[in-house]
Amino acid sequence: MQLRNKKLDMDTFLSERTEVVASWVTGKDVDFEEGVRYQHSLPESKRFSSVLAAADREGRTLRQPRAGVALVDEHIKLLQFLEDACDLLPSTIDAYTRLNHYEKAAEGIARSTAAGTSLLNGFPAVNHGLKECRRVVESLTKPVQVRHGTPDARLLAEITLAAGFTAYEGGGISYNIPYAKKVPLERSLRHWQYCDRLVGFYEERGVRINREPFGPLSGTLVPPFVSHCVAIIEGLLALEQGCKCITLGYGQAGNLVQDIAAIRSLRELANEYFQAAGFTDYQLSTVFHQWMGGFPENEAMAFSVICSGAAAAALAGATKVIVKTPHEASGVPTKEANKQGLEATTQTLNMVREQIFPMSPTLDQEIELIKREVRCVLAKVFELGEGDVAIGTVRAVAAGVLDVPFAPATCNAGKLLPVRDNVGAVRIFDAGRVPLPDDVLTFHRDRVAERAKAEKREASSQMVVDDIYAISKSRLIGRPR
Ligand SMILES: CC[C@H]1O[C@@H](n2cnc3c(N)ncnc32)[C@H](O)[C@@H]1O
Repeated sequence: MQLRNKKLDMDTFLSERTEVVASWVTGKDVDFEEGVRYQHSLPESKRFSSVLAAADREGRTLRQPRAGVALVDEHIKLLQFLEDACDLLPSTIDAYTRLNHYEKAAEGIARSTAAGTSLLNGFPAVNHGLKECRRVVESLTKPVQVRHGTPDARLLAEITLAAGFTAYEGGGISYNIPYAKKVPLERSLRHWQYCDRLVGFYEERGVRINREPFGPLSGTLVPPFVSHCVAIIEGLLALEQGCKCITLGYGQAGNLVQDIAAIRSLRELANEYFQAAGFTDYQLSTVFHQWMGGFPENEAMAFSVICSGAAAAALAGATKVIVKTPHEASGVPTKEANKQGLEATTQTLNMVREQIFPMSPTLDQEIELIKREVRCVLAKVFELGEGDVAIGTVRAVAAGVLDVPFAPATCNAGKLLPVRDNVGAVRIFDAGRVPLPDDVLTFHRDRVAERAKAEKREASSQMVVDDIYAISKSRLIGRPR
């Protein structure tokens, strides 16, 4: 079927659903009507959309960790251990499930059971199936979201939404380009239309499921306009399929003014594009991801990175902050380390929440720059798609118009090269084939030249490499030693 940004009709969806639920043995337990009834039975306190709406009304920044382990009882214990220290809960899905390798996930469950500890890097929800996923939801007092990185997340959605998870992360671009190597973009976009249509069917039955495109993308020096374009496109695609509760995200870059400008411009741009596309009755929120790049091994320094992200999230007015842990440099955190990341974040949020970050010409300039960049790129996306943003996205990625730095996907041009300027803001070192106006490119070039002058070296790819490692080496800007 040719990809188009058009709401899937019932027949198309249902004929595809037969194949989806048959793709693993646990799919047969999913009954949509029963899932709707169960979702309706949940208290508002366990519904992501309600908790997000209240936070936005009150101007609060909610705390959410990532967390997932192989076995259901351990996963429940982990989330119960974390839930008093956060506002929203995850279930981070393991890498095998993300690749639809359910046989390997089954082996991982067996090995974990034998070893008495998790040997998977997340929760294999598809293998555990509806009843066990529901047992997770029943064992908790806070709303639970599925967090993963799955280009084909259809069966995962069927099972977890029927089980009572009330939020679903990802999208056809954001869970392909940064996560997969050879998955055709057209295919993942189409698979995510299915996921969004399923959320739309729940919505039509009065069950509001939150949809959160994966904001940070490669998590490595991604310029705000790049991740904003992807977030807005995935928001538009989700709205088209009937989703109403959208959270758009952005990964901390490190320069405070730029990060605050990023979150504020994201909300304004999303409203601009959603309303221009004719959508008005949606619920929009934002999520700020604490630094997604390399972390210091030193745990005290890791806490500093975590708290810098918490401060930026609160000052930016993000609805939610995704919290890192002091074990980030080593791998899957212990539950204690995960909780410490949350507690450090709480302390910073509590100290910052009553403070207002003042508007300034610099902040205003950053907001306007991001808006101009997003509008230029999205105009090209719509032009390439002859008005269809799904088709336009496929063509724009192929043309290098949409280009995510340091992403593994072979369909991604990878020509855009970012680098920090002399105050640590992420700028463009090489625009590749991204169509930005000359004055914007000059602005970036001048900012990078300021740094080159200060460091008495030419702007180069070495600067980029230095920036990639800088924060893990306890700096923001990768200055020469
Ligand atoms: C998006 C990638 C990030 O998700 C986090 N992550 C992935 N799997 C888990 C996990 N199983 N538990 C806690 N955090 C996790 C980790 O911080 C990683 O950098």
